[in-house]
Amino acid sequence: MVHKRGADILHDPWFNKDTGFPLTERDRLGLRGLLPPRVISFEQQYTRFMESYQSLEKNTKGQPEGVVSLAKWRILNRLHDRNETLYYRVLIDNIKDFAPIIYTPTVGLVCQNYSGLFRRPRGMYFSAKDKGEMMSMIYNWPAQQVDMIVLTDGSRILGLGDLGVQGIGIPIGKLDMYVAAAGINPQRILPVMLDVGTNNQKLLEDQLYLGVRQPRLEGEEYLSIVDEFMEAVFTRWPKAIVQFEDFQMKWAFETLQRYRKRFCMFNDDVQGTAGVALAGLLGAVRAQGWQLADFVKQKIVVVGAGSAGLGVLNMSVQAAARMSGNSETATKPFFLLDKDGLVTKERKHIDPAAAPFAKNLSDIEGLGLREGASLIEVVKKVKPHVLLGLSGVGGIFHEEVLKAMRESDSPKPAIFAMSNPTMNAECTATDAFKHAGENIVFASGSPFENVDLGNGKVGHVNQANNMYLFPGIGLGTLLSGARIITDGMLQAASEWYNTHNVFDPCFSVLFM
Ligand SMILES: NC(=O)c1ccc[n+]([C@@H]2O[C@H](COP(=O)([O-])OP(=O)(O)OC[C@H]3O[C@@H](n4cnc5c(N)ncnc54)[C@H](O)[C@@H]3O)[C@@H](O)[C@H]2O)c1
Ligand SMILES: O=C(O)C[C@H](O)C(=O)O
Ligand SMILES: [Mg+2]
Repeated sequence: MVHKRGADILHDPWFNKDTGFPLTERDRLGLRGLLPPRVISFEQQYTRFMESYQSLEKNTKGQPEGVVSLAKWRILNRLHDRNETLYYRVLIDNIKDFAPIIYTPTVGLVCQNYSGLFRRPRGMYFSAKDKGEMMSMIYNWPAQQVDMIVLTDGSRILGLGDLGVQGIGIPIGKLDMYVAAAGINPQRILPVMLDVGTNNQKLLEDQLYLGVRQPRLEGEEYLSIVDEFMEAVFTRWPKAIVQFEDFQMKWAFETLQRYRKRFCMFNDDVQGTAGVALAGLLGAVRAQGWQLADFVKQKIVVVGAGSAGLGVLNMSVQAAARMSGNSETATKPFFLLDKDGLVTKERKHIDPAAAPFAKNLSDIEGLGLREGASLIEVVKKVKPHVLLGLSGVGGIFHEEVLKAMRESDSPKPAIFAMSNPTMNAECTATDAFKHAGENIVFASGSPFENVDLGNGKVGHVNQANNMYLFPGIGLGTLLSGARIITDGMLQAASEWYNTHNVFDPCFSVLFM
């Protein structure tokens, strides 16, 4: 039921059909005279949009990649702001081409340039200045029902760091994937920015910055803002699901523990990433010609001990414990590195979340390894079956590291460069195949083209991005009416992916 009339409808992207309103509707809704007389069918509108998109592609050929991607994002964003029905139709039909524009990697560039790109607000903004007001503010949202919320505080946007209020692009992109991949009703999604300040000096000094210009709230002050937001959301929409996204590690873990048994929520970077990575790890076991149970025999080096890396380790160790029936030895195959190198029990001031994965010196001395050993030392000595990067550091899998993977104990070593966006990937697909050899199983967080290996051979690139999991988690939770989201649900999703061939090159098409 549309309660609006006339120009209000034309300015509402939920209901606007532009020139597509038939004459009967134009009369009923008070639109007669507000549109050119000719009625254009939905199919014609669709063709017109795609033609303008294609001519933009033609006209920007040869220009720098960032310029072209932003131009594509702008044309899609304008349609999103004008006519959501048409926007989601073109998005769904062209998801392979448009996902890298409305989602990773272009969304990262959009967040970095948000002040300049801003035309219309999308979603809701709760700031440090709204304390005590959130319960009434939540009723300002025009939709009666909201099913899916993606929430960020902008403190760790992809591998780009603290982008403050500009991080709103991430919830918007994630929710577009919910609509396109899981069929969630676009009128029931809500992107949210929790603006508690920023520690990004450049933004604080930027006159055009649109967020609260103060350092980030910390401690109890911070938590009281998130608490108030969660109470407000679940008071108005008790059946909603809240996805936490791109929170810096300390708050990612703390909020997950704080809310996971009280509210229907999950942290995508910790849990969604873990589900996708585990599916990939299990897929790699099979790609190497082994049985699934051989997963526990693999040596896996994880580079990055943040919310994502530790999430992956937690879920992988749980899976290994289940498969081997032995939780004592389940951490043995995993080697964890952070910015200070190999993490061992000798580490001073170890993060409690990383502590379970710290190596005993007695277990690694035989390999000639020590506390803080470098990545190249670890790869050379461990000869891992899998090298998995979630460090946010572009190029850290450099030539020497990749060449060392040729000596892996596996004839088909797996290299997962999962950091985003493209510039932050641990290596490119081309470098991986060039230096580590043609037999590798390669996956990356941001999309890369398949690699031409010559002689008609192709190095296949798989995408290991949590976008393959979170839409299904949200939809499954919604349909089942689950009250909370458990690790078991994430594990089941990841095992489903494994049995449905994550490493099939057509996988992404099949999924969509
Ligand atoms: N592909 C996906 O689906 C996916 C999902 C989540 C996160 N990510 C990406 O993973 C990256 C990390 O995310 P996060 O939330 O864990 O961040 P984080 O800031 O919590 O953790 C980063 C970790 O990397 C470590 N690190 C930094 N420099 C290093 C170096 N030189 N060598 C080894 N380790 C180093 C840090 O010590 C820290 O432990 C980001 O780029 C993010 O975009 C990808
Ligand atoms: O946003 C993405 O593309 C994946 C992931 O959530 C990330 O933070 O990098
Ligand atoms: Mg994320």
